[in-house]
This record gives sequence, C-alpha cells and structure tokens, in this order.
Amino acid sequence: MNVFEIEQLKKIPKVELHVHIEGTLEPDLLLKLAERNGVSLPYNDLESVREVFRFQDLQGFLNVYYSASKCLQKEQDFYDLTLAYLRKCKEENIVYTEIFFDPQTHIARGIALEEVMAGIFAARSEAEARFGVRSQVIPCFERDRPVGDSLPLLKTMERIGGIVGIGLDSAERDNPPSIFNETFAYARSIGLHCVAHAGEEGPPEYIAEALDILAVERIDHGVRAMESTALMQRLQVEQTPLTVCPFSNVALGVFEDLACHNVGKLLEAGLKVTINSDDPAYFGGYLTANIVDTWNALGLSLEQVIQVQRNAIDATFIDAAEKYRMHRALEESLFV
Ligand SMILES: Nc1ncnc2[nH]cnc12
Ligand SMILES: [Zn+2]
Repeated sequence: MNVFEIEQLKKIPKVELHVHIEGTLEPDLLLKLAERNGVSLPYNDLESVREVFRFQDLQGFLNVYYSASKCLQKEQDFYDLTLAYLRKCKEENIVYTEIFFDPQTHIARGIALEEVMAGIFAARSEAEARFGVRSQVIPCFERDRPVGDSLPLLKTMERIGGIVGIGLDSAERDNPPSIFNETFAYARSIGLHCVAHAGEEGPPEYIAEALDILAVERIDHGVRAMESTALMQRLQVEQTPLTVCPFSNVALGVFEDLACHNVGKLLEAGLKVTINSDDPAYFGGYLTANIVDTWNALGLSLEQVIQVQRNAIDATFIDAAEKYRMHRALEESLFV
C-alpha cells in the first residue's frame, strides 16, 4: 500500500463491528481511574503498564483485562471510557460502531448494571450529537461463567433496554457455544441480534455450533474456519460476516505475525470479512492501524480494503435505508 492509499483510507467513512469497550481502556485513563477510585494496581506508571500488556495467549490477556476493569466503578468512569473511544472514532472517521461490553465482570464486583449502561449510553448520545459518530451496544456473556446466570441477566437487560443484540466472549477453549442455546433463543424471541466469538482459539466446530445452535448472524474472529473445507464453503455460500481482528490475533499468538495472518486467504475465498480492533488499548492500535498494517504486511490491493468496508456496512445491525446511505457515502468518498 503506498502513501496515497493510506491517505485515501483515512478519508473513507469506516465501520467497526468488534470492539470491547473495556479493551479501549488506555494506560493513562487506567491510571487516572485507579487513583480516582482508590484502586491499587500491580503497576503504577505508564512504563510498567506497557510491560504488563504483553501476552502469550487469550487467557493471559483476559487476566490483565479483567483486573484492569476493576478501575471502572462509577457511571462517570464508563462515560469517560466510552467517550474517549468515540472521540477516537471521530479522529479516524469511523462513522458507526457496534460496541461490546462485559456486564458480568462489573456486576461480579458489585457495580450496578444500571450505572454501567447509563454511562455508556450517555457517552453514545453525546458522541452522536458532538462528533456525528453513531453507535449501538451489545453486551457479551462470558462463556467461562456459569451458564445459568445468563438468562436472568438478559431479562434484566431487557428491562433496562437500549441494546441491539447479545454476544458471547471470554475464554473459548473447552467452553462451547451450544450450552448458551436457551439464552440465545430467548434473545432472538425478543428481537435481539445474536453474535458470538468462535474460532479464535477454539476449533472450527465451535463456529458451526454458533451458527447451528445459537443462530448467530455474525462470527467474531472465525479465523480457524480455514481448518475445515466444509465450513469455508458454508461461510462463502451463506456470506456470514466474520469480524476479524488482526492485531489481536498476533498479540494473543493465534498468528505469529501479520504476514502470517490468513485474512487475505479468507477474502480470496470469497468470505464476508470485516477488519476490527477488538481491544485496541491492549493490542497496539485502533481500526485504521489494523487495516493499514495488515494490508502492508499482506500486500493486498486497495480494492480489497474497500471491499472490507463494504462488507462491514452490510454486516451492521442498522436498517436497510441507513445501510444504503452508508454505502453511498463510502462510494462518494472514493472519488474525492
Ligand atoms: N479477543 C477476545 N476474545 C474473547 N473474549 C474477549 N474479551 C475481550 N477481548 C476478547
Ligand atoms: Zn473480541
């Protein structure tokens, strides 16, 4: 990718579909919140935070990520965190984003769900009014917590309102999607969209389970689909969106480096691939950096980059008229 293409990429309106709000907690805000809330951390300056932000695998990362999340305690903290991410979206020309959050990690620490959600929702409204960045919110169930907790929690969130769908995240190995079938069936029955992390560290069978049993509309990550020819064919025929996160996969050892990442092969196989940042504060960069560095490493074309953005618009949970407007804005941006 040459310089002209990078400049062009910055200008095109972009969409992000896989970002955990807790994963946007930058070291400076983390330290500020720790002080504000009197939380003691095993690191207390930027340098030692950066030392800790090196991971072997998903579980190693999750340990640090959940421990840092302890600094998020009040509505104001969730507001500050979310607004900082949405401000970043404005800088990067990300016009629309679907944001994950992990309710269980906060509830388990005694934080009221209403506070968490009120902070996130207030920042959403503020960012839409001030920056023109639109967003929707998707809580994820943590698959390594008791499955029986998930349906009552979903019913509480239904009462609070304001979510567009549900997801499934956290430690994937030995935690298959299928056991969440009752919760996902209930979510679908009340008109919520469903997504799930699958095929990140877990086997391709988990992707098939998420599709067959949870009836998810998108697969988060999904990179291990390549281990199954039948699954690759299915994903191509059904055009199920994959929200691939290259920096995350390298940081967590799913691929050795970006040059080894299979996202180019997934695209060439005709799958509906999107590119996303996952936990940008931990993995070295936001959406634009993920796209630019991946394409440099893999030597793919500008046309493929643009196709990824078209795919992301198609994969959003917004209505058809809105999708049409986004597609037009994207195509128009290519001619200026
Ligand atoms: N990459 C990831 N996989 C699973 N759960 C997560 N929670 C935050 N980031 C995650
Ligand atoms: Zn994720």
